[in-house]
Amino acid sequence: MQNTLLHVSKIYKSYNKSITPSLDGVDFHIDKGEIVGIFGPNGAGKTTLISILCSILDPTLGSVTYFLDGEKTPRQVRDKLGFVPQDFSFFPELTANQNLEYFGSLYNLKKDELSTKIDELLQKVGLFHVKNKKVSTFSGGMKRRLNLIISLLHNPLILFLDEPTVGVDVQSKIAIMNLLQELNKQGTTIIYTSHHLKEAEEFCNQIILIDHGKIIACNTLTHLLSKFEVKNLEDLILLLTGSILRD
Ligand SMILES: Nc1ncnc2c1ncn2[C@@H]1O[C@H](COP(=O)(O)OP(=O)(O)OP(=O)(O)O)[C@@H](O)[C@H]1O
Repeated sequence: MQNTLLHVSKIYKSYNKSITPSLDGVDFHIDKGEIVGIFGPNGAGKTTLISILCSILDPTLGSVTYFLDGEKTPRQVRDKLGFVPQDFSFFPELTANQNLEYFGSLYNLKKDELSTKIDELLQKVGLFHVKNKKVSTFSGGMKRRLNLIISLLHNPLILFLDEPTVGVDVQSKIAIMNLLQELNKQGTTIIYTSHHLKEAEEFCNQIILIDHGKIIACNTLTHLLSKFEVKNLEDLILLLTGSILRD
């Protein structure tokens, strides 16, 4: 329990009084410092789960408890959480620097401190030379990298990412994954979703597999591959969720 970061207890979530719940009795815990991958077919409930963990949504039933200076709700630890959404969350008509200054101001960071942090993050993801360009002129990979660093301005202890490398070239992907590895080495717990299973195999310590709103596997990849006698994450997901399309 000492190393437990968060505990999820019997979470149910229904949107708009829908009869079929999007999350259906989800239970698990995450330890501090882990890199956790949440996987499953389209519509399985990954985004809904992440949104509840970082207090964007409330569950219909059940609870999430963070063990950070006592037992806390997601809302109480909000300033320690970072969320990188799947959809871009910046203003395209502003420059990268203006976007970062705006989002940084929401965290009440001091002006000097914020300006240093902005430059440091822009350097890390190779965007410093375009900091004064409008984001609408950026390539898809540049937009993804900006989308990521917007969530890092307040040095979150726990970082949630919803498909952080979707639609980017290999260069941007490497830049993003290297930064995430560096943050994890410095102690940031990372919880992410991705459909890039090769990338995830190398990146994650823990796997949570979800389908129809239920957890169907939760352990290390090594343990799950051995238990289900499959050779990789893709085969594991196919074995446990089947090959029927989810449209
Ligand atoms: N705002 C919403 N209103 C109503 N239903 C929703 C809403 N958001 C999600 N759902 C439904 O909840 C279920 C889970 O959706 P969710 O987006 O969490 O899945 P996901 O695993 O993240 O899917 P994907 O891989 O396509 O991003 C789906 O049936 C979806 O249609």
